[in-house]
This record gives sequence, C-alpha cells and structure tokens, in this order.
Amino acid sequence: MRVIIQPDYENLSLWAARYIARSIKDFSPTAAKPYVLGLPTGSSPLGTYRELIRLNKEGYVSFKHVVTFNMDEYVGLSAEHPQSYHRFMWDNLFSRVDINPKNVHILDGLAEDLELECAAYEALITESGGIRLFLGGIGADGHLAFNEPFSSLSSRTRVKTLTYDTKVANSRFFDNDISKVPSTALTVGIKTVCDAHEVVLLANGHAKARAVQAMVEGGVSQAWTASALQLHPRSIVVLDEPASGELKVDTWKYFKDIEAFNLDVENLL
Ligand SMILES: N[C@@H]1[C@@H](O)[C@H](O)[C@@H](COP(=O)(O)O)O[C@@H]1O
Repeated sequence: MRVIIQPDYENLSLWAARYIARSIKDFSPTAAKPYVLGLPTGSSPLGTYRELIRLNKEGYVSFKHVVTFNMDEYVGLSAEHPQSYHRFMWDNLFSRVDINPKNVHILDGLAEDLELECAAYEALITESGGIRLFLGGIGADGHLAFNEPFSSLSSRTRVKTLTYDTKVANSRFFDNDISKVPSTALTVGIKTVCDAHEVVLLANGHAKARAVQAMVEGGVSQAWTASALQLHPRSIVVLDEPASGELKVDTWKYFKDIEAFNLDVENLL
C-alpha cells in the first residue's frame, strides 16, 4: 500500500486527478481498448472531479474512450432524484467532460429484480475487461463503497442495509432528516473493488483519521472493510494532513520520506 500525504484537500485533489489523468493518457485508450474507471460519489472526490474537468477542458485528457462503473446507488431513488448517485455523477462530472453517455454505468436502485441487477453489473464489468483503476472514498467507520463494517471481504455487488451511522452521516444531504435516507443500497463488493488493476482511495479531514489509522496500521479486518486494500498489489491512499492525524509519527515519517519525490502535483502532468 502506498500512502500519499498532502498538506491540504486542494493538493490531495490535484494529486489524485492528475494521477488518474496520467494513467488514462499512458493507457492510450481506443474504442476497441477502452480505459475502465471505477468511481465513487461523496464529498471526498469533488475536488478530484473538478480538476479532471479542468484537465479535460484544457485538452490534457479525454474521456472519449473511458468506460465508467460507479460504486453504488441508493435503493428506491430514481435517476432524477436530487440525492441519487446518478444525479450526483452527471452534475459533478459526466455532463462536464467528453464522455459518451453509453459508456457510463451506474447501478439501478429502482430495478425490479435487484439481485439480477447486481449480477448483471458484475458480468458487465468482466465483459468490459475489468476495472483498470477504482477510485474510492472511505466512511468514518472505514466503509468502502457501501460495504459497511462486517461486510465480507470477499463480497461482490449486492444489496446492503445501511448502518445507523452511515444514515446519520448521509442525512446532511436529506434535509438532516434521517427518515428520508434510504435504508438499503446497491453496492459493489470489497472483492469487486480489489479485483481492479489499481485502487486509489481518498480521505480528507479529521473525521476520517480514525478510519485511516485502522486501514493503514491495523490488521486486515472486516470491521474496517477498507483495510482489505492492504492485500491489494497496487493500492494508493491519498490523504490530507488532518486525515493522517491518527497515524503514528513513525508511520507518517516513513511515508513522507519514501514518497518525498512523488508528492509534487506538477510532476504528474
Ligand atoms: N457510499 C458512500 C461512500 O462511497 C463514500 O466514500 C462515503 C464517504 O463520503 P464522503 O466522501 O462524503 O465523506 O459516503 C458514502 O457512504
């Protein structure tokens, strides 16, 4: 696991966006060989999306041959619902870059047969050649996508019941009214994420510091599902300083030292 510690959210976002843009460029995707990108919602990736939009507008990177798979979606919300992850992705990224709408995949929380929807999603990822890079965030309780604490580390796309803590955290988008937050969601599994060629996870702010400590320094555990990334051969955790606040001083120094030459966001372009 690599850990990139940036001084603030701005630099975390620039680093992640430029790393992704560089990866897409180096891959030289074509219609026959698209770049398959896994994407999250949430506040953590907003800065990364802003920089990807800028890099797209400036002609540095194109999404023409990028195929996307989103991590999750609430059950029961239509694509048009203001808090659906469909709407979030179109508002914050897809409508502002040159992506082909046919290449966008997001789980349908209104599907008649939710299990079939999940199985078809996994099959589609496999048919697309597998995910090249999965970008993710992390919940304060260490959840990745909607893989809540004690989700199986070998889980695949399925229906999950949300924990009280997650509903409280996400109620900020539902008029601070927990009763408006859906109780279930469709989510890729931990195994689905870990099957990606590469995983980049973003964590910013002190509220994530405890989860980051468990994910980076704790053992691999279903109690902190993002800790499964320790077993991934190419996982990168990108932090701002507040999110790194619970790491041991030695851990912090180790990653600052080993990544010293990789921290400059300008070097990535
Ligand atoms: N399903 C999403 C996760 O994918 C996201 O990582 C998490 C943290 O969100 P935020 O980035 O807003 O802190 O929230 C939700 O539960």
